[in-house]
Amino acid sequence: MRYNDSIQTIKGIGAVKAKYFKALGINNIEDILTYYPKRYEDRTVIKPISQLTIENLETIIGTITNVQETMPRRGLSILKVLVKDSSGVIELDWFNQKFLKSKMSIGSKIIATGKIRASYYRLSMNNPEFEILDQVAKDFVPNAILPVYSANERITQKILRNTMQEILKGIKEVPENLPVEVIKKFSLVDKITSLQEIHFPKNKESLLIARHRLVFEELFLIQCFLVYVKKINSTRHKGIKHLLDSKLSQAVYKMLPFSLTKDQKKAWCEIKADMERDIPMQRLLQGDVGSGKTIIAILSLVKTVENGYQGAFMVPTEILAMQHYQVLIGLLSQHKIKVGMLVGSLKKNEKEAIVLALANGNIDIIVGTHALIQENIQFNNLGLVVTDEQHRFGVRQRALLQEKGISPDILVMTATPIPRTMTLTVYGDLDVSLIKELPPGRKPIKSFLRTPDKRSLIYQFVLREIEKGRQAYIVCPLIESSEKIDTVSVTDIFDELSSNIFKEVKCALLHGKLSKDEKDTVMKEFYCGNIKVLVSTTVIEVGVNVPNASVMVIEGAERFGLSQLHQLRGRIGRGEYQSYCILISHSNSKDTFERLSVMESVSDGFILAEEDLKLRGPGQFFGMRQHGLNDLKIADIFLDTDTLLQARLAAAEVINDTLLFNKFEPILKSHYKEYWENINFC
Ligand SMILES: Nc1ncnc2c1ncn2[C@@H]1O[C@H](COP(=O)(O)OP(=O)(O)OP(=O)(O)O)[C@@H](O)[C@H]1O
Repeated sequence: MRYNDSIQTIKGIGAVKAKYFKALGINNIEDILTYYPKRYEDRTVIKPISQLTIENLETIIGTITNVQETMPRRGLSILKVLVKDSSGVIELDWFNQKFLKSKMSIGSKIIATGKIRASYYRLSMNNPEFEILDQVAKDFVPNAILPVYSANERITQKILRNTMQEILKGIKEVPENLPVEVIKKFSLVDKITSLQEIHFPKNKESLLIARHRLVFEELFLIQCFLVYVKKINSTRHKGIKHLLDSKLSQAVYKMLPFSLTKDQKKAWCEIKADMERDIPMQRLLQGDVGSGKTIIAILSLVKTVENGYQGAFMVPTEILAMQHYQVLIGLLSQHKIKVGMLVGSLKKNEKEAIVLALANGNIDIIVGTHALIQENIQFNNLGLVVTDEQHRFGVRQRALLQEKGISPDILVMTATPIPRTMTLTVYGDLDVSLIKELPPGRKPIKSFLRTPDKRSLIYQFVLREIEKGRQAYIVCPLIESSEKIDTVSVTDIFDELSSNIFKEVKCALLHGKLSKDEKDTVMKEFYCGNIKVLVSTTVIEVGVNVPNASVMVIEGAERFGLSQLHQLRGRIGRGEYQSYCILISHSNSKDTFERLSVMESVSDGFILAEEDLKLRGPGQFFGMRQHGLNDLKIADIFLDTDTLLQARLAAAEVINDTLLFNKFEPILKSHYKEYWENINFC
C-alpha cells in the first residue's frame, strides 16, 4: 500500500463506499491518513455517572435501559435514551436523528461523550458522540485514547477507525516532507510515528509530540511557499528604482491639510525606502478603519508619477473608486497630474477612451475596480500598483497585476487588523507596515445594541443628530424583502422612513443594483451634505469617507460578522464629532446577543477580528484558498503561534540555502502545483 494509492486498494472498500469517502474529501491513502481526529475520547478517564461534573465534557459507560422518541413540535424529534451504571442514571438526547433509534437496543452497553447538563430531575447529554460496545466488543480497549472523527451516517466512527488501523498496519512508506536537517534541528518525530500517534496515541504525551510535528509540517510548507514567492518576486526582475522625493512630491506633501501621524510617517518612510530600492516593493499597509491609509497611498502614487511612471489604485467597489477619484482630482489636478477612472459600469466608448489613454501614457494615475486586471488593459509604463483589497486579492491576482508592468512596486492595503501570526500566514509573502494610531481629535464611537421594539426611539435620536447638522447611515443587509429571511430590506426601510419620521429630511437609497450614474449622484450629494440620511446596503462598507456623518443604524445586525460590523461602523467617527452606532438585532438567540454585545464595549479592530476568527475559523474568515493557501488541517492559528514562528524561521533558512533548497524544491512544487506556474511565469 502506497501513500497516493486510491482508497479502493483497502480491503472492503469498493466503488460505493469510496463514493461516500469522497463526500468526506477522502480519495486516497494520504487523504485518509491526514483526516485528523477532531477530538479524542479519553477512556482512561471514564467516570461513574454519580461523579460527573455539570458543563464538563465527560465520558461514561453504561447499559441502555429505556429508548423513547418524542415529537414536541412539527419538525423536531427527540430520541431520549436512558443509560445506567452502578452509580446512577443519565439521559442521552439526540435531536432530529431518528435513524439512531435502530442502534439503541435495551440491554446494550454504550459509551458516550458529551457536555453534561442538568435537567430538572437528572443529568443529560445533548447529541453525544457514542459507540455501542457490543458491536465493537472484540476491539474494545478500555483504557485507550480513541480518535473521534467527523463521521457521517455512512462512514461511521467505526469504519473510520478500522480503516485507519488497517492502513497504519499495511503502509510501508510515507513520504517525508520535512528536510532531515529541519527534523534534526527541531527534534521532531518521524512522519510515520506521528501519523500512528495522532490517530491512536499511546498516551497524552506522545499525542502532543505527534501533533507538534504535524502542525510544524503544515505550517512549514505554507511558510516555505510564501517565503519562496517573496524571494522570487524580489529577485526575478530588477524593480523600479524611484529617485528621492523631488519638487512634485514635496509640493503635494506640503499641501496636505494635516500633518501625518507618527505611524503614518513611519509607514511612509518604509514605503519610500522600498520604492527607492531596485527590488520590487511587495508591502502590506495595515491599519484600522479611518487610520489614514489613503493619504499614504496617494503620496506613493505621486512619487511614481514624479519618476515618470503610471500608478494604479485598485479598489473593491465602484463607490470607493469614485470617492478616491474625486479626492485625487481635488488634490492633484492643480499639479497637472492626470487622473482617470476605470470601472465596470462605464459606457463602452468611455472605457475605450480610458484604455487608450492608459496605453499611450495620457493618464498618470488610474483608479479602478477589478476591471483594471482585465486582459485588454495595457499600461504605458506602470510603476506602482496600490490595491485596497479587503482580502479579495490573493497571491495569484497580485501576480496578474505585476504582469501589467515590468515588476512594478506593489502596495496592498487592508483595514482588517489581524493578529501578527495570522498576517504571517495570509500575507506571508509581503513586508508589513502598520498604522496603529488614529489621527488626533477623534472621539471614540459610542455603540449600542438594541431590539427592534426600540426603533422609534432610535430614529428620533437620529433625527435630533440631523437637526444638529450631522448626517446618518441606515444600513440593511438585504436589497428587497424576502419571505424566507426575517429581516428588513433596504427598500422597505427607505419607504418607511422617508414617508414618516424623515419626511422633512432629504433621504436617499443606495445599493449595488443601481446604475453607476445613480450611485454617483447619490454619493456626490451625500459627500457634499445635501443628502442627510443614506439608507444603504453594505456597499458603503469599505473606505467611504464622509466625516460629517456621525450616526449609523445597522438593521439586522445579527447577519453580519463582527469584523464586518466594525468596517461598517468605521464609516462614522471619521471627523471631530461624537459618533453613535446603533445595532438592531432581530434575533432571539442569547448567543447572538452576546456575540453582538461585544461591539458595545470593544472598539479595537484587532480584538474584534480575533473574536471573529475564533467564532468563524480562519479559513472562512479569510477565504484562505483565494490567497493560494489551503485551509489548515491540523494547525490552530491561535494555539500554535510559537510553532508558526519556528516554522517561518526554518522556512527562511531552507529557501535561502541553495543546497537545501535544491533537495526540497520538488516537494514544495508538488504541494503547490496549481500555483507554481503562476509564480514562475516570467
Ligand atoms: N494625519 C491625519 N490627521 C488628520 N486627519 C487625517 C490624517 N490622516 C487622515 N486623515 C483623515 O482621516 C479620514 C480617514 O482617512 P482615510 O480615509 O485615509 O482612512 P483609511 O485608513 O483609508 O480608512 P478606511 O480603511 O476606513 O477606508 C479622512 O477624512 C482623512 O482626510
